[in-house]
Amino acid sequence: MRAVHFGAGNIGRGFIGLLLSRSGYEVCFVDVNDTLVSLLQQRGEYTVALANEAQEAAVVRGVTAINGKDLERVAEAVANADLVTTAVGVSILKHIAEGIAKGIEQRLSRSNAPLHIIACENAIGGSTQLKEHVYSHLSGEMRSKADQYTAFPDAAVDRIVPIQHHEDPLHVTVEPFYEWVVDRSGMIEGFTEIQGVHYVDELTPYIERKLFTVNTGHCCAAYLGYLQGFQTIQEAMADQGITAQVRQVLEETGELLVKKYAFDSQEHKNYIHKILDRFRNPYLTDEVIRVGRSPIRKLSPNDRLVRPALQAFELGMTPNHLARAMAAALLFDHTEDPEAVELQSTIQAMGLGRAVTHYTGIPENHPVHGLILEHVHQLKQQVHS
Ligand SMILES: NC(=O)C1=CN([C@@H]2O[C@H](COP(=O)(O)OP(=O)(O)OC[C@H]3O[C@@H](n4cnc5c(N)ncnc54)[C@H](O)[C@@H]3O)[C@@H](O)[C@H]2O)C=CC1
Ligand SMILES: O=P(O)(O)OC[C@H]1O[C@](O)(CO)[C@@H](O)[C@@H]1O
Repeated sequence: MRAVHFGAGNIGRGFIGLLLSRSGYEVCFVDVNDTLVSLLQQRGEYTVALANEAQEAAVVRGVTAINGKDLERVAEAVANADLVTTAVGVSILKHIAEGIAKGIEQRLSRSNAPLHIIACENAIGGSTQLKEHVYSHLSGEMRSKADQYTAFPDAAVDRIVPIQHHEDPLHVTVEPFYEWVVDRSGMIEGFTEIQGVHYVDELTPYIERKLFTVNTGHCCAAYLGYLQGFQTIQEAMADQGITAQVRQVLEETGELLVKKYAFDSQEHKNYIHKILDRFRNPYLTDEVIRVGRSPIRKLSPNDRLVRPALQAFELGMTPNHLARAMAAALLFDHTEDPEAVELQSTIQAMGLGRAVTHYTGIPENHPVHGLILEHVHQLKQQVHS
């Protein structure tokens, strides 16, 4: 079986490529990083180590790579694949769409074999978003045919893989835990299941539980940690004040999730507990600037902060701790993060209130908007005191 995976980065090599290879796929990575591409081509394998006491390592064999700029080769690989996956970042999906569309055209001109395309990004409806980008490159006739023979099931992926600092650029250290959930209802019959993937009929509870817990809690630790001058999540989580605030934000999203999905409250508490332990994993060094990266995306209406805050508000709750986390995100001014730079210059140009509405979609007269502003002022005072 052949899989084409877009993005040979941390999640691509350390999670998706590893699981696909274990399931018997020959994995062809597509990336625009020349070093990664040529090393994968030369060696045909790489190593993955687990961040635990034993540091167990696995060799992922039978892999190759294509440069993403070579559209013809990308299209050919997609045309001959049994599965396409991505882990490039949700904002990059539009850039890989043309190669996938060309591959679908080639494939459909000679075969009706089904193709599943799964975006493994931190986003709600990642594969659905990719489908829209891909379809924008297809004719009406091709779209109808693609509707029959290609599927874009949405997915939720969870495994913490920090930025890597090894002598070998292909080696990757990952946390032992992983969860990959795929929406079975969006799939075509006859698909060979990937080992280690959990297939579900209704993805929304899984993706919201993961996004509103792992990702909300993690970015809260990152933004508060950044404000207090910590370099890593591990340092931030050693601070009792920050851990308490991360726990409070997760109690808030937990109350929402338990209400919305009737989750068992004790089970959800255990889930939160486990996630706080994962953040503290002493065998990982995860930088606050990675976990806080792209604050505009993280402050957008459908992401890990605004979406749970507005849903909680609709259910009669006051999302005070989520508002504080958003305030901390608004103060993330890391100069090497292009979105942080844009965010800060927009706040300067528009003023804080209008910038909050601009990025979060929360109107100025909404009570949550007022809460965010209050927390920005409080956090600024704390930082300067
Ligand atoms: N690192 C983590 O712990 C987790 C990350 N994710 C998600 O996985 C996705 C990837 O994240 P990471 O692996 O951390 O990022 P990364 O930066 O390590 O990997 C992204 C890769 O995509 C490549 N890329 C960029 N533009 C491309 C293009 N046009 N064509 C082909 N490849 C391209 C980059 O060169 C890079 O190798 C993101 O959506 C992230 O939110 C999800 C769960 C965990
Ligand atoms: O990859 P993003 O969306 O920028 O956010 C980083 C998040 O992704 C993860 O890497 C994995 O879910 C978390 O560590 C973190 O919450």
